[in-house]
Amino acid sequence: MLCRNNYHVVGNGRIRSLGTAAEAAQAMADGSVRAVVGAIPFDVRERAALTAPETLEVHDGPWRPAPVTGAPRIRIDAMEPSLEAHRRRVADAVATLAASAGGLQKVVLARSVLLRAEEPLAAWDLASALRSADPRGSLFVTDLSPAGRAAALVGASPEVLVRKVGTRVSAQPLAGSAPRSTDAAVDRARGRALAASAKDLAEHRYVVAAIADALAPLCHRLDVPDRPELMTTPAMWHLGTPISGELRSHDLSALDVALAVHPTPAICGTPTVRARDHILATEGDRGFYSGAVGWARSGRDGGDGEWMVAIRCAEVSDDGLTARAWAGGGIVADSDPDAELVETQAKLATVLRALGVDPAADPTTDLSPT
Ligand SMILES: C=C(O[C@H]1C=CC=C(C(=O)O)[C@@H]1O)C(=O)O
Repeated sequence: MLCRNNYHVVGNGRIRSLGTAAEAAQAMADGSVRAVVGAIPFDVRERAALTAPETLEVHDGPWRPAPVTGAPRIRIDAMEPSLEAHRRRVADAVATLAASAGGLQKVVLARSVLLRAEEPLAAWDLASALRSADPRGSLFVTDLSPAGRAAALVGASPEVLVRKVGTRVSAQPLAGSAPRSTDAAVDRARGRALAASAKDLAEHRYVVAAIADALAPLCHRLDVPDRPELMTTPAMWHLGTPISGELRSHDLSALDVALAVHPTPAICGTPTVRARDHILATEGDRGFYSGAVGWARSGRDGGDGEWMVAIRCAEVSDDGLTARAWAGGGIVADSDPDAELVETQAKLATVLRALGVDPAADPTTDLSPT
């Protein structure tokens, strides 16, 4: 299920699973499947959790679940890596970037928290809690069993990787962040500081440039504003740039376009392959965090669809007893490792608060922004 503030899409049943994102795109191009739903991993060479659904229902308006009652008690079991290890990884990346060694200009490093529930947590209940926390936000819930994982991915991502309606394509890349504050004056000041931050504007430009470069050959018109807008979620301020264009071809699906831009420097880095290799060497396999979740019809059926970047999300095990949530941040040569830790803590709050976990109830230290 993918829910935006004006519509939601539900894929039901499974005609077949598609092994990788490339196989899914090929199956739609050759007409053997008419639509796909599910998740693309961060590393597209890995198994995807994509299926050809029996039915694809597109509903007007957002998903409106019944409020959850009796949510299980959940606690943070482990941080992977530890806060100190993440800080070291960021500091090492800053040193590499500052020396321009290997040509790396930006890399997005992430950490995760392992959560344990006293009673089983239902993935759909987490989605419902995320909905209550931010009734206008986007949401996704997707089964990861097609990739061999006994789990579902649930998230409230604010970032649109690509949306395609007819030949019109759009994206809303985000990069550059500041935690929200409960104090209105402090909150506004943080937004203003973010909009003026040379470091965050530079971090953002890498993403916009990469998406514009990937979309330009596919489009006969592409509008790329030359400065980002400020946008908010309940937990974060972000810099975002609304990009839109008109595709040359009628045959592309939203999955083709998603694969042309993924992984963007919002979740990987610049240049892409060097940043991806740095992430894999530092963090190991990220699975579906920082992949994409969405749906697409085949080009023959118009190719419409939409893919959200899989951030602000958690993988909930099928037994409901464990979940893993992630948060990352873009690192450039003048990033501050302490500020990066605070940023990941603030990003994790989206999922942790929905689960009733106090993000400040961190077993090692209190990084909570005020
Ligand atoms: C990688 C994440 O956020 C991305 C989206 C918005 C802002 C970001 C940043 O400022 O680094 C990241 O690019 C995450 O939430 O895990």
